Amino acid sequence: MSLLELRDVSYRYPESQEVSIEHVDLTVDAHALTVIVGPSGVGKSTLLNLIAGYTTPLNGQVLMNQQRVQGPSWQRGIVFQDMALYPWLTVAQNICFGPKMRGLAATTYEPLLTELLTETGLLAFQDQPVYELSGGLKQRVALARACINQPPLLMLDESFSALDNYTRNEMHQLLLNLWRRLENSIIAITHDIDEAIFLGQRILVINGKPGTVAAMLDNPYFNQDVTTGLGTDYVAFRQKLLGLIEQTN
Ligand SMILES: Nc1ncnc2c1ncn2[C@@H]1O[C@H](COP(=O)(O)OP(=O)(O)OP(=O)(O)O)[C@@H](O)[C@H]1O
Repeated sequence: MSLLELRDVSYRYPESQEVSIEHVDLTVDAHALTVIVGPSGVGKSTLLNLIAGYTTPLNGQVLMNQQRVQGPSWQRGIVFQDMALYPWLTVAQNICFGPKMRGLAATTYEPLLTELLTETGLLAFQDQPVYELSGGLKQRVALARACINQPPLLMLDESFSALDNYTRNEMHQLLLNLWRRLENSIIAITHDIDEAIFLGQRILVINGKPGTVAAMLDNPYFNQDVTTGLGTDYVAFRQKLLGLIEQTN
């Protein structure tokens, strides 16, 4: 059974004359990793906002577990590029903010907090205010903060794009570890084609004006180390993906 389903979804911003996305169909299974790619301005973030429930489709339906999405919920967490952390709060306070606001007893989330602090390498920083941390460590806090809610669907909007290559690779591994540990589904937007090929079991290409689904590719190179050289088939797959992103329609 699918976790998330978008049926013929269109959206236009209230203050805009133009439709931003139209006729978008998408199905996401439980424990699946989907990456969204596409040129700037085709509506990738708009799509995540619709799935998150921050906005409502102009036409079509967004369904989670067969229920229509009607507003934001902890079940659909988003990690943004700018992270939106609380700089003066400590690492642990930032991570626990969501469950605390939901009125959950500390005993229900503290075991996971310890696990997440360990998994993300943040244990030694847990009492430090977030403003003192590097960009890479802040991104770890943002990821742990989203994961402590154990959302069945976790979304990342260009979350790693500001990081250097080394830190980004570390975040890829961390994300995959958390995905396996929490057994949730992830949808990640990226502009980086190599990140898309490493992280996406399936890669959704959005293109056009208004943006719509140009392709959904099964990715045979998911979670594979490309530095070992994956041969001509890999190069052809990468070229095909680049072509789909660059095409204008
Ligand atoms: N608040 C808004 N009001 C009006 N139009 C908007 C608003 N936000 C986005 N848009 C428009 O909707 C379209 C899709 O924007 P969106 O940010 O979803 O694209 P994107 O693919 O995520 O772009 P990028 O890769 O640059 O982040 C664009 O044409 C954009 O100008």
